[in-house]
Amino acid sequence: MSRVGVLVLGPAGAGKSTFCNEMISHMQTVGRRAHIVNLDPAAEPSKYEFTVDIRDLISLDEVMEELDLGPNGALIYCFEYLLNNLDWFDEEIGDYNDEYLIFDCPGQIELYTHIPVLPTIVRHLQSQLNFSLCATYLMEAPFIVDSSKFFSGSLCAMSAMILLELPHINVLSKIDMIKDNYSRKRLKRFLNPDPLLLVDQNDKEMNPKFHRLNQCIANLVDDFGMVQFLPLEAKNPDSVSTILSYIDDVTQWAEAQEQKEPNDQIDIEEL
Ligand SMILES: Nc1nc2c(ncn2[C@@H]2O[C@H](COP(=O)(O)OP(=O)(O)OP(=O)(O)O)[C@@H](O)[C@H]2O)c(=O)[nH]1
Ligand SMILES: [Mg+2]
Repeated sequence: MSRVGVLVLGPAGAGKSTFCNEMISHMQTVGRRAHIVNLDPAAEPSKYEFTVDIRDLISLDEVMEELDLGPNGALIYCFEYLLNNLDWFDEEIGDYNDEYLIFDCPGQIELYTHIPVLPTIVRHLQSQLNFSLCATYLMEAPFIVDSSKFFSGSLCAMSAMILLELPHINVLSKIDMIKDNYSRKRLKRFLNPDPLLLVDQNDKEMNPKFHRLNQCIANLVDDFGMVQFLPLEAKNPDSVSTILSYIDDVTQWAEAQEQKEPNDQIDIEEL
């Protein structure tokens, strides 16, 4: 049994749900099967129906109303409820052997940067349900053109990477929003930016008191190799296809398919 799971993470509005839908759309076009697992209890209706939906277990609105909680507190309550009902989760996912599951996560990044909710789900998927997982972390392109936002976004991405301990792919979403304003050469510089150069730009805009702190953060981001981004333009199937090929690579999807290839026997006999 080989199951591949892709966690789609990133701040609110980064384009996660759109990316999940475009992945399904692209995979259907090339004859592959995939499903969306919605882990966002506040999700809006999406283009493709959710195969597994946390809202079937618990509703954010009801939690807010009944427990008199705000949206963030209610979200954490929903995830704690999910953790206490993992048998429900296993049953829902259990039917999807040998399939590609795309986990659409909420935009409240404290779920994967501060508290161990998603890490617990990740360990469960790996150890109990035999998933090969990877994380895609989406950051909006207009973010990266502002160096201070680039650093804060990179630190959040790094925090998710450290907490989840998964193969991690950084994605620069909504690239179409900046591509008309920058030459191809300049765009490439954003996709593979040099944090040590960016810190100079930061220094010009910030109080000099922060110079050493900026320098240390730039070194950290540089050392972690966190500075590569794959471009995503949701409506461009080529960009979705390229990201998918990276996901296939880190989750070893193709190898898993070869292992269960039904025609292996025939090939051997033909030799
Ligand atoms: N221009 C542009 N807009 C995009 C792209 N991807 C998503 N959007 C828009 O960005 C907005 C947010 O997209 P979502 O996919 O809902 O973002 P999300 O990360 O799932 O948001 P939350 O679940 O609320 O955290 C929507 O209006 C999308 O249409 C893109 O590649 N280009
Ligand atoms: Mg969403």
